[in-house]
Amino acid sequence: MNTTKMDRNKGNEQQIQNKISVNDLNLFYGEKQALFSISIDIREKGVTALIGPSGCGKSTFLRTLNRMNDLIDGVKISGDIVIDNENIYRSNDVIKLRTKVGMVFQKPNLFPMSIYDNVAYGPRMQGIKSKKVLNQLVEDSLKSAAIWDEVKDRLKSSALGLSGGQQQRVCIARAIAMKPEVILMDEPTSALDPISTLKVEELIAKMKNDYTIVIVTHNMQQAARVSDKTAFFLNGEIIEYANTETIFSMPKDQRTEDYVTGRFG
Ligand SMILES: Nc1ncnc2c1ncn2[C@@H]1O[C@H](COP(=O)(O)OP(=O)(O)OP(=O)(O)O)[C@@H](O)[C@H]1O
Repeated sequence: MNTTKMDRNKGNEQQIQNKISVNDLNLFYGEKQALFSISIDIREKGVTALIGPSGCGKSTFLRTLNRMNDLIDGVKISGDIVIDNENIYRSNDVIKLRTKVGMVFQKPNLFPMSIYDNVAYGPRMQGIKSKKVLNQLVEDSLKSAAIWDEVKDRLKSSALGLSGGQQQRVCIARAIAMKPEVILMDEPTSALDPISTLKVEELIAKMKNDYTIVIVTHNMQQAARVSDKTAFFLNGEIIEYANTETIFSMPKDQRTEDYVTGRFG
């Protein structure tokens, strides 16, 4: 079949669509403003890294994307966050949002139950009862999280008996089992040893073909290794947002350069 240059360009544009569009987002914890007029488009499928010194608002911003800040008293938010054409702060269906936008935290936070029950927990809460369906979902999710081979013979054992790195991959499997489209990761490897970190990074590289991933990391090498785009935060603002390669090799703003070269933070 003949494809014209225009068709191909159109195809390319369609391949890198935006999944999330944030406009003029401000967030206050009581009187204290933590995010200042954040505007950013996050691409569909691929990895976007959020970097910046401690306290600059990375986690706060990440949590706005599935309305986790709603759980904190005194938080006020203005501005728009649109995911797939839906303004998430104008819809009341937070459960649907958190199904679509899953989250993996800094420390593995598995429940004190078996590996199987941890992964099946969310789907069961959604009403899935069939053992056959659950078995398949648990297996598929653990395979997608690159942990199946290590746990397939001990699915009924306590998840808390796994190593930290294994637990974090089960947390990722638990998120995947909900069939999310976006996965937020808040420093997912900061509590892990270097080998487990590498495994999780390899997993992120594999997952980015299927999911829109937004990751907060303090580790510059990790941001450079795993992400396609990087946003540099400072004092609650985005100072620079570009292709990761550009941020690390030719940043436009002096403050970005100072940060990525380790001169501050
Ligand atoms: N629940 C809260 N109540 C009040 N202030 C908060 C709360 N959570 C965060 N903050 C403040 O908001 C600002 C941004 O914090 P946030 O945790 O988003 O930064 P961060 O860049 O993720 O930091 P770190 O890299 O250390 O995790 C900080 O000044 C912090 O003290």
